[in-house]
Parts: sequence; structure tokens; C-alpha cells
Amino acid sequence: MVTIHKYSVEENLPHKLGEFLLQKQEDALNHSPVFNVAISGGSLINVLEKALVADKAIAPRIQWDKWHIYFVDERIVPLDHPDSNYGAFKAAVLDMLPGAQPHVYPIDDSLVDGGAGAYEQVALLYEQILPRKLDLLLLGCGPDGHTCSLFPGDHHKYLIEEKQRRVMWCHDSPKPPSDRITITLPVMEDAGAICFVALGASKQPTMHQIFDVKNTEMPSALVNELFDAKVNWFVDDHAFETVKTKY
Ligand SMILES: O=C(O)[C@H](O)[C@@H](O)[C@H](O)[C@H](O)COP(=O)(O)O
Repeated sequence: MVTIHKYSVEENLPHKLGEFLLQKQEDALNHSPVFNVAISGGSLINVLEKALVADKAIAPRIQWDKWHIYFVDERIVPLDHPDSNYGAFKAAVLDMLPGAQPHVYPIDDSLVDGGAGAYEQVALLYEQILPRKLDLLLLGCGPDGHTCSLFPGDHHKYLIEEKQRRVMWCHDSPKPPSDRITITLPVMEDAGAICFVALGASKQPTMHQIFDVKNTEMPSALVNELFDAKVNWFVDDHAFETVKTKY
């Protein structure tokens, strides 16, 4: 069974997420000199800023110099482009850190104008820098149930069905920009823990499909089904308001 962490606005979800991340940091550093984390883009990045930078009880306890941060998906654009997940994370978190910086692993953006062959190459290069085992994957969930850049539907089945490649090039993404890289299910299988963050009333129909209907056509629901014991969801009561199933 997946673990649900549901909070109201007053209960300060970013702070609770910060405590969860501190625990994961400690667990990792108990057996390794580094904490390997991969993050997604979207609204998660603002929650991370609130949890790890703005929260004065959490911020001083983050050992940034031990964090190695990868991206579960990235848009194939220059790193300083407004659509870059790295760029968004840099602006919201990295540029705000007063002291030590984490080790961050962006895509090689020298290939971004190269078309199909080059985009495949961006994915292959990222596969080479991604560690075999990530301690934690921090994921978002889109309205169509996508996570990372694993989108539902026949056109993108090649991504969810991939069993060998750990990083794939996603073309024709329904959410712009069109070209991205994404981790695949084998990376999730090897990860120590998976944590989704889904906030706001606009996520209600998606949460219903995932948690009541258990519609595994949605990649996020499939992740729940495949890896339930290590999957956590941080949700607010708005997002989860219409979910009937008890967790
Ligand atoms: O780069 C991306 O597009 C993201 O990694 C993507 O997977 C995101 O996490 C979801 O679309 C949810 O985004 P929101 O939280 O902004 O709805």
C-alpha cells in the first residue's frame, strides 16, 4: 500500500515534506557519503523552495554539499531557457542558498538545436551520468496522470514499456515543450524511495482516477501499483477532497 501524507494549508505541507526529506537525507548518509536525489519540474520546484530554503527550521539542517541532484525529466532546451527544469530549480533554490551548493547534474544543452539524432544523444548522455541507484525520486503528477515525461496513451507507450534504457527521449510531448528526456520504470524500480507531490483542487479528478478507480493507464497510477511499498504521496486536502478510498 502506498503511504499518503495529507495536510491542510494550516498544517504546512512544505514543512512536513522538509521533515521527510531530512529523514531521507539521514537514512542515505548513514550508509553513503552522498544523498542521490532526482527531481521533476512543474510546481514541485516551488514546494521545494518553501520546504528547503524558506523554512528556517529545515534549511540549516540540509547538508547541501552531500546532495547530488539529478532530473527525472528535462525539457530539451538551453539551460537558461524559461522552460528548463534546471533553470527553474536554479532560480528558485540554487540561487537562494547562502552557503554550500549541492552537486547538480543538468543535461548537456550543447545539443538542443540538433533534432532527432541529437535528442537521442541527450538522453544517452544523461543515462551515463545517472547513478544506478537513486535514494529518492521526487515526482509531480500532471492532470492526465503523467509523471516524469511518461505520458499516457498509445503514442507514448514506448516510454512506459521501456525495460532496458534508463533514460529515453520523449518526442511530441502533449505538455510543451515537445522534446524532453525522461527516466523510465527501471530507474524507479532501482530507486530507494519515490515521493509524489500533488497540490490544489485542480488535481481532484486526477486523484480520483489514481486512488479510487486505480486507472493504471495513467503512469502515476501504474507507479503506485508497481512500487507501492516505497511510494509516498504528499497531497493537500484540496487535491484529495473527492477521493473516497481510505488510506
Ligand atoms: O517537466 C515537467 O513537465 C514535469 O517534470 C512534469 O512531470 C510535472 O511534474 C507534472 O506535469 C506536474 O506538474 P505540476 O505540478 O506543475 O502540475
